[in-house]
Amino acid sequence: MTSKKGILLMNLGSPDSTKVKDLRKYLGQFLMDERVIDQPWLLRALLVKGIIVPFRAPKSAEAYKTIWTDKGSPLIEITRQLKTALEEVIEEPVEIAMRYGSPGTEEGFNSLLKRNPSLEEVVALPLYPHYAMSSYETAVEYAKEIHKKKKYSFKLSFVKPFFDEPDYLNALAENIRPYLSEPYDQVLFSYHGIPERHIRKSDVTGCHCLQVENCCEVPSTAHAYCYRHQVFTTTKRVTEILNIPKDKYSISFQSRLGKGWLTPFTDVRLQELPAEGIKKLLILCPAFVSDCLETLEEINIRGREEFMNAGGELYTMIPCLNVSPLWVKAIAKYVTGNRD
Ligand SMILES: C=CC1=C(C)c2cc3[nH]c(cc4nc(cc5[nH]c(cc1n2)c(C)c5CCC(=O)O)C(CCC(=O)O)=C4C)c(C)c3C=C
Ligand SMILES: [Fe+2]
Ligand SMILES: [Fe+2]
Repeated sequence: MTSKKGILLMNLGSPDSTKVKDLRKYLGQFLMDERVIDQPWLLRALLVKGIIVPFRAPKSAEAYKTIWTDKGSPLIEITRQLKTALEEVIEEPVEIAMRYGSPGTEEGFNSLLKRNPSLEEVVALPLYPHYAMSSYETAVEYAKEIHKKKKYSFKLSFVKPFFDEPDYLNALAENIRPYLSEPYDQVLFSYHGIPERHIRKSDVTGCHCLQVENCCEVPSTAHAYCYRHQVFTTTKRVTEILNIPKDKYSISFQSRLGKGWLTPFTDVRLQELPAEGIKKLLILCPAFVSDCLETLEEINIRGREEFMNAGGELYTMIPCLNVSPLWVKAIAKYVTGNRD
């Protein structure tokens, strides 16, 4: 019997190719999102179309060229592989949708409808472990907007950020474990940065995040939407599972674009660590579940150069979860609601 339910795996998206014109289109769509650059429309348009895109597109095109494969963008190809792996363990049809670029959100819904015109329910999984207005929130709100605009009759629901879910944490821990058997001085958890302003904006109490001392450690309802609290929690839980002592790991934030972003910055820390005696480094990027430009180029190529040029001796990047069997099993639980 055909399932009345469909699963949509949502990810960020990539440019269609490494041509500068495709980078302009992709960056334009991405950065004009009011949840990514949260400035009034006119200022945002001036900034994005007048300054950021013209300068960034050629540089980003060069960066994408270093990671592009014969199947295109690693992020999209890994999301496709995840769909295939998930379909092997669940009965429901699975499709993918990107927030920017293609296949888009509407295309994702239509692909599910094509496979089953009497579809009654779609469960969407934004592939972000942590809540941020520029990642999880924009994916969810945009999908709701399309659902309403197209008057789809199926019910739409979303899997919540899974930063503290045991199956996700366990999959992440097991992905890291083999790397701990070789000598290392420190494990660096490098998370995608966001502006501190976004943390304050997402604070539902209006008076907790980055206002109370040690805000992320002090219990608050704000934590349900606090990216900083959630990345701290993921790190704490995973290091507990793996028995990594406090002096053997640290956190930093990568990929900043502008001023006032979460600190410490990954690129700065990579240049400082060797002088602090950290010469053998393990680095991972748990804000991403699929390897992408920000892991393969920024961390594995540029980050490596920064660390080694500063006197580092060994730099090992731990890949994202990608299609690891424990991760596929965890997703299967989240989208079907079957918990054991
Ligand atoms: C204001 C700018 C940005 C915010 C805020 C931001 C948050 C954010 N992004 C991701 C995940 C990814 N970002 C990726 C690339 C990327 N991110 C930005 C800017 C912001 N991101 C830019 C301009 C780019 C494009 C590349 C570049 O020019 O450097 C990617 C990789 C996409 C790929 O094709 O591989 C991912 C994934 C999260 C999770 C997040 C908030 C937590
Ligand atoms: Fe980003
Ligand atoms: Fe917080």
